[in-house]
Parts: sequence; structure tokens; C-alpha cells
Amino acid sequence: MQQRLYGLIGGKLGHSYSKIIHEKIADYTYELLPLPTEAEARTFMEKRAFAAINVTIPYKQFVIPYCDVVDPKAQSIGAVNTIVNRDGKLYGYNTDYAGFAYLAGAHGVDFAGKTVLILGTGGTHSTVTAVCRDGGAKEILTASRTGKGDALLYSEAMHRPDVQIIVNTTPCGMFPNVGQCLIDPKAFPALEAVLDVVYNPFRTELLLRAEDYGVTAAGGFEMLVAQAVFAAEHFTGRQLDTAAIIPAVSRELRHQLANVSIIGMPGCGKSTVGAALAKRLDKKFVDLDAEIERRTGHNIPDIFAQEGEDAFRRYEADVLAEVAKSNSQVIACGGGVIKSPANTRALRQNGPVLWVRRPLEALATGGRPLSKGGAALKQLEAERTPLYEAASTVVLENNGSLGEAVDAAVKLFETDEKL
Ligand SMILES: Nc1ncnc2c1ncn2[C@@H]1O[C@H](COP(=O)(O)OP(=O)(O)O)[C@@H](O)[C@H]1O
Ligand SMILES: O=C(O)C1=C[C@@H](OP(=O)(O)O)[C@@H](O)[C@H](O)C1
Ligand SMILES: [Mg+2]
Repeated sequence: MQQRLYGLIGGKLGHSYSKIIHEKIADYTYELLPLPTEAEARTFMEKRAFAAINVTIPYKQFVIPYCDVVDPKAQSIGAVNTIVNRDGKLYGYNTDYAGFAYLAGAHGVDFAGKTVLILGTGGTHSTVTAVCRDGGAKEILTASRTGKGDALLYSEAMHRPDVQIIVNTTPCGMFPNVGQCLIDPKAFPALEAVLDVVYNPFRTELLLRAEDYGVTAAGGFEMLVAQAVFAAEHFTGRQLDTAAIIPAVSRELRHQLANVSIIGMPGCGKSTVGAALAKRLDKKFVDLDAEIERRTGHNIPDIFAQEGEDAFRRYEADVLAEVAKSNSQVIACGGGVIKSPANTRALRQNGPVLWVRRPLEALATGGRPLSKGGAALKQLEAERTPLYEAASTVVLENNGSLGEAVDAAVKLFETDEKL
């Protein structure tokens, strides 16, 4: 019997971060245990050959009858995500509940007296409903694709101007199908906050739009870490300093996974600083212009000369959409990337956007179709400054040596709390 087995069961576990998270907080080895079919899940649960497991889609309901004792909260929600084997008896808990409550609390979202709209009717819907209800929500509305039962259609939900908090529990906007969302936050005049249980990307399209609209927006990453920390307490039977551990682990992992995107005027040093920064942060370096040249088989001046700027912008948007979904990269963009709002959202979805500023007279101009120098460059700068300002989250003044610029960029990233 493998009584020391700790891990995660679920249908497909390809991109799970649970192993990394658990091994940061506890000293057991944590295995990813994919069980593609229900027959395999049944055999696994019947054998009980594990010390403790987490459970994910599609088995959170399925495992309940195998538990000898089910925590009342998990029972009423109808989902178990944590099972501990104590002397052959299985104890089931739901730490997603506390994980979601943590996420809301960490962002100052209080459900008391509020009208909440929950998107989706799947597994996480009942967990989120329980947190909202226990938190004293005034009214809880649900929207779904079919509008079956008590649910509204998404189109109907858009006509509820009383909605103050929106929670997405669907996989819409999740990697690899980023850039999609079910409703537009702009349709809700009383909106205060949007929470999304999706954690990859860090900011889904729904959250990016909510941020643009000026309301509190938080993704599921801290919920993922929090549910794991609460599960680790059950696994080990020890109380952890959750208030300190959850933010520390979230912060460390976010820094590890985040992209840093670099924007700024053509010739300001994005590619040069970016390549050095990637080495220092141990991230993959992607130069967007080089990637466009690689994928199209043409160099940038030729694309401008033969197909024009509009065609170049389409290549740029397509390549960026693909590149920006992956993690742990430094992405040096071309100077004009900020001309499209969809591009700036793509950059922002997985980390900070660094604006490199360099005096106009110091900008390199060679091989740059739009950098003719003189008055034209000054005009370009005047047009783009507000766009760089709006798209960026941090600013790097590149007016000393290259080494100084790279050191400053590393420091800006390491001290960034808004990743
Ligand atoms: N602080 C700096 N000191 C000296 N040269 C710099 C500095 N920053 C950038 N450069 C130089 O400017 C040129 C343009 O840099 P590059 O990274 O290609 O810019 P971008 O990608 O923004 O167009 C390169 O030759 C680079 O070495
Ligand atoms: O500013 C721009 O519109 C452009 C900047 C260039 O990249 P750099 O900023 O790296 O020179 C390149 O993408 C293209 O020539 C268009
Ligand atoms: Mg460049």
C-alpha cells in the first residue's frame, strides 16, 4: 500500500500548478495523478492507497460516496476537493470555499447587502454561491448559455443594472482560448468588482475590461494558492500561518510565471534591455519583430515596403496574441504595438508592461521604416506618449548606461506588487 501517496486526481492535469504550490508549503512529495476515465477513478477510490489527495474536474461530486465522513460545508455545496485517509477512513473537505472567500477578502470584496451575478452553472458555481450567501449577499443571480432553470441568459443578465459584483465560474477566457468573455462589464452601471476563478491567464479578457472600466478586478490565482494551503493543513493535520503563507507563495509564483512586456519609442532599447533582462530573470526572451520576421519569412522594412503598415499591424497582432498567452517570458515589442487596445490587453494579461523612455536625440533610427528622424520622430513621440502611458504599468528611464538600465529593470520587476 502506498500510504505515503499525496497528490491530485482529475481527468486532465496537464497544466496544473498544484505540485509546485504544495511542494513550496509542505515537505511531502505531491504527484499529479490523471485519471482519464471514471472506471480508473473508481478503482483508485476503492483501493484507498493514498495518504491524502486533492480532487479536481470532473470528480469533485463523484468522490463523495467514497468518503466515510464528509465535512458539512462540503456536503451542502455538493463538492469535495480534499480527502484525507486517517487509518483507512476517508475524510472529505471543500477548501475551494475558503479559497474563494480568501480571494474576495484579499481584494476587499464584501458580499454583504450586494447584488451578485455568477456566470456559469458548473461545479464552482455552488461553491461561489455558498460564499456569497454566507457573506450576506442581498441577491444572487446566475447566468448561463442556456438560461435553463433559474438562470438568466447572458443577454438577459446584461439588462440588470443593479448588479454590483460579477463572478465568472466558467472556463471562458482560459488558456489557450484567451481574449474571450461572456459579458461586457460596461453594461453594469453599479458594478464595483469582478472576480474570475480562471487563473491562466492571470487576467482574463473579462478582468482586463473591468480594469479598463475602473472597477476592482481579481483573477483566480490567489484562490488556487489559498485552496492548496488550506488543503495542506488538512493533509498534515497542522495549522499553518495562512495569512502569511498564501500571499508569499502567490507572490513568488507570480514572479516566476509572469511575462514582462517592454514597450516604448522605436530605438529606445527595448530589444537590447529585454534580452539582458530575460537572462537576469531566467525567463525566455521573445523579440516580437524577430518573431514576425521568422514567421513571415520577410524582414520588417520589406513588409512595410511591399505590403504596407496595415499588413504589418495584422501580422504583429496575430503573432502577439499567440506569444502573449505563454508564461515566463520577456517580450520586447515593436514601438507601434500600443496602437491597438487588443494588443495592450494581450500584453497585460500575464504581467507588467514596462515603458522604456529614452531622450529623442538618443533614439536609434537605422532599419526602422517609421523613424525618419527630426520633426517626424518628434511628431511620432507626441502621438504615442499618451498610448505608452495608458498601456504601461511601470516606467524605466533609459538615460544612463545599458547596464544601469538593466539593473533598474530587474529592480522594478522584483519590487512590483501589482504583477
Ligand atoms: N542606455 C544605452 N546606452 C547605450 N546604447 C543604448 C542604450 N539603450 C539602448 N542603446 C542602443 O540603442 C540601439 C537600439 O536599441 P534596440 O534595443 O534595438 O531598441 P528598440 O528595440 O527599442 O528599437 C541599440 O544599438 C542599443 O545598443
Ligand atoms: O514604432 C513602430 O511602429 C515600429 C517599430 C519597430 O520596432 P522597434 O521599436 O523595435 O524599432 C518595428 O516594429 C516596426 O518598424 C514598426
Ligand atoms: Mg526592437
